[in-house]
Amino acid sequence: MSDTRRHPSTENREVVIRVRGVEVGFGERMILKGLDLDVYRGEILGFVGASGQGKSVLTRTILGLVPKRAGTIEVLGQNLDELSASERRLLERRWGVLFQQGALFSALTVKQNVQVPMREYLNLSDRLLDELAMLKIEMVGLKPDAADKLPSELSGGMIKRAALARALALDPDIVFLDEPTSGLDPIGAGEFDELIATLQRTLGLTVFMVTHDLDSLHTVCDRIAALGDGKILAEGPIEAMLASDHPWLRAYFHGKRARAVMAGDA
Ligand SMILES: Nc1ncnc2c1ncn2[C@@H]1O[C@H](COP(=O)(O)OP(=O)(O)OP(=O)(O)O)[C@@H](O)[C@H]1O
Repeated sequence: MSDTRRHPSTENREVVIRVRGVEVGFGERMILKGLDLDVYRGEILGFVGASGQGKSVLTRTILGLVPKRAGTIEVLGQNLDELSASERRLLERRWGVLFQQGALFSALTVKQNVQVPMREYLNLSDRLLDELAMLKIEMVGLKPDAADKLPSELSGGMIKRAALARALALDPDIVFLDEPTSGLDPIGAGEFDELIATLQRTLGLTVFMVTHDLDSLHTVCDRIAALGDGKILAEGPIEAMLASDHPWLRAYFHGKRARAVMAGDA
């Protein structure tokens, strides 16, 4: 298992996502209870937590898809509550999202899927749109002939790559990945992790990645934040997670599956 992590100090680094005191609930049930989190420019942050704790809810709240009851969220220095509709649109161009199931449009080819955000936000000729889409398709390691295929003709790994190409369509500063390796076999998941690490390095992306994949946490994440009881239980590099004596973190990072990953035979 190759290790692509670096552990740059977070001191003096630009915070690109700043979450403060965020509360989100549905009816009587509070999911996020005053959550604080910083994501630094150029890092791959792995966001973990038991199922149902609210990882997707936080991601969707940052993206403005779920309303919050309290708190502030700043992305690239802009408070999301203070943006006009046009400022908001400009900001949305600077992030890309890969939702859990890939979420490609089933009636569109890979190339057309990649062009959806381009058509929404850019005013370019069809020829340029084709060139740009082919570039993104190549960037994620798909062969050119994948461009004219429908999602139903692709393997799970290819769908993830196509969805990643679409997330990269507008050359974003930040990419949000919701469980990008779920459903992939370990080799496919490892290759996808390598791809994310390579793209992060070459494009200087900031990556916010919700994941249950211990391999990803060990190999590509610079820092990890763990969610529990509506707040961040702990954050730091994998070493800090391994050293934590919080019961959930111990069970997660030192359980049977975790030991198999550390032994390299998972
Ligand atoms: N729109 C909604 N209305 C009501 N409840 C919701 C809504 N969205 C999420 N929830 C609830 O919020 C809780 C957190 O959900 P979320 O999907 O964020 O968990 P998660 O940590 O991402 O879990 P998993 O790891 O299983 O994907 C769940 O109990 C879910 O049922």
